[in-house]
Amino acid sequence: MQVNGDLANIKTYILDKLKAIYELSVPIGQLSTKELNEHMLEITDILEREVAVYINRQGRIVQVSLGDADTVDLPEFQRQARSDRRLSGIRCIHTHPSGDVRLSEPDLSSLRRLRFDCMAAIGRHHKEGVIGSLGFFTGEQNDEGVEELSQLGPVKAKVLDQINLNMLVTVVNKKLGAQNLKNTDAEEERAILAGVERPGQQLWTIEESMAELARLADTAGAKIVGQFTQRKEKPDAAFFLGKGKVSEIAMEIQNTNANLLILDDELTPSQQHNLEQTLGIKVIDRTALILDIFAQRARSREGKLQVELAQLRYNLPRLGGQGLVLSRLGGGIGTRGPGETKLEVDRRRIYAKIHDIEKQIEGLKKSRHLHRARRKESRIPLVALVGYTNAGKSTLLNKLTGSEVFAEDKLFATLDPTTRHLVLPEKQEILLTDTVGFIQKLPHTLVTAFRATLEEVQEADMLLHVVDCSNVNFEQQIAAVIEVLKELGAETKPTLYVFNKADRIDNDNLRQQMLHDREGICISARTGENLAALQAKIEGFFQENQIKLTLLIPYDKGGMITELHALNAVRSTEYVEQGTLVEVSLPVSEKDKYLPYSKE
Ligand SMILES: Nc1nc2c(ncn2[C@@H]2O[C@H](COP(=O)(O)OP(=O)(O)OP(=O)(O)O)[C@@H](O)[C@H]2O)c(=O)[nH]1
Ligand SMILES: [Mg+2]
Repeated sequence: MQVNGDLANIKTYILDKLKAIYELSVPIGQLSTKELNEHMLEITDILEREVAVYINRQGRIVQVSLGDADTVDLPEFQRQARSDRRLSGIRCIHTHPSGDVRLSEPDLSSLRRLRFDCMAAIGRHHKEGVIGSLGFFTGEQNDEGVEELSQLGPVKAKVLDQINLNMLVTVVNKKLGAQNLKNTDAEEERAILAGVERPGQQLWTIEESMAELARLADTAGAKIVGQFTQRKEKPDAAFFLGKGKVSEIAMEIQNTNANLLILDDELTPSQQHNLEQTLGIKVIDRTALILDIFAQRARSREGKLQVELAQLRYNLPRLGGQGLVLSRLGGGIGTRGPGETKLEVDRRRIYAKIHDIEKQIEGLKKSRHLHRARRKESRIPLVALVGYTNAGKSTLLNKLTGSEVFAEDKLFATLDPTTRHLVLPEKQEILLTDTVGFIQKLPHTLVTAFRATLEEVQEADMLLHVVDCSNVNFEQQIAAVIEVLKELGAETKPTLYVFNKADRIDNDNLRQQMLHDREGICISARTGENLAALQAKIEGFFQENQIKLTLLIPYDKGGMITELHALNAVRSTEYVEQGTLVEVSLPVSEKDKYLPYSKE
């Protein structure tokens, strides 16, 4: 029989003593025996180290180990399904060399984690002799859903051996069994958040990024029960986090009953798999979390298709030999598709579905192109609201156009672009379009997926970059938005910065600072402050942003000359052999139609 733990430098005669423990047994229903206790304590006295034994309900000793009770890993002891809350059928008795037999935090944590029938610590007391204390599940949960533990002792070890263990186990299991029925299905998602700070690598402090992750998790409907961060030059290849941090989290999972771990950065499929295997709970990353929120929020047919496609592509490399751990662990965040159904987890069916969705998106694209051609025809310039999520884009659109686009104090309130027609005070007409908010670490897969939706941004004649200036990170948010604009090839578009939520700041200096060398304005979409000035600025832009062209219009396109006059665009006219040569000054929004005739 094998003895577990760190056995380096252990003398053979002590090793033999440890092995001899396997010869002992305990009467059914009794915690321990005097003989077993003495045997363990004798070794502890010599080595000043913990000795732990694990006993099954038949009273057979299934494992002996030297060292922390916490580090035990019992091979015989099959880990139960997460949903099975009953006791494991194994109990642990271990020694405390100090003689202080109260159960420590790690003791209680492994009691929870391994769902022992009970856990006892024993030691020697100078007067009382061998004493011990006992911890066990009561079978009840507190209001937070955390299972309660009860402790008995310290008392003489003899007293502990009088407890009827069979009775205890039966009663507790009965209560736990009743809860099993209650808990299945509607199980709430209790999340622990974790992130790694890479010194000198990030624009955002780890606290800021974690706070945002918490908001995302909250938006997705998870309850946050713990948070861990760590400084690390580069993420661990196997676990993303360091081993020590993983153990700390394992302990916290037991203490808080968490069933979900969310990492603030994108995990590789193998890191995700390893963490799930080690911790026994579902593990997702920021990308999966954002995808999940998108899945819940997409409304248009195209939006839904785009999200589902991104989710399927994200999940594909994460399907291990035995299938996604996610799928084994049931539903919730990361498994919800945009439709009624759960996300597909069968590899072959995923391929088929991806193919199918790509075809559908292609079809929708065609009809959108038609739509866009018609819009160009109308010659009304397109202005796109872009900005960080929750900056107030939808609120501004509503305020300016008197519409009621969904706006909410949640991240990613808007997913589908909405376009409204607006006539500005000086009669300039524009189309104003609201778009999905951006976020730092916006996964590349998502930018690609939403490229179609974001075509509105690429097509726009002007961008209104809405900034929540009451957010302390607004500069970083601006930088994050510019990053995404770059990916879309839209960073050089004429942009007006709209510093929104000015009602929340009354410091004039700050207002000046914000604007510094940016073309911008401070407004409040909520109170309406400066909205008239904003409209004037937009209008001014279209009046200013005229483009000068020399056109050669063939004589059979005479109608165009009439149109150009109607636009008040003609600056000079000359008749040459191939047609009319006109110098025009056109609003930028008009140029597309005439570019084919440009001489340049
Ligand atoms: N105090 C204040 N709050 C505002 C202002 N404008 C918007 N908000 C609030 O900010 C929150 C987010 O507003 P939304 O309009 O949904 O923001 P959004 O940019 O469309 O967000 P996403 O669609 O999630 O990208 C809401 O709770 C608004 O009421 C403002 O000028 N002042
Ligand atoms: Mg919005």
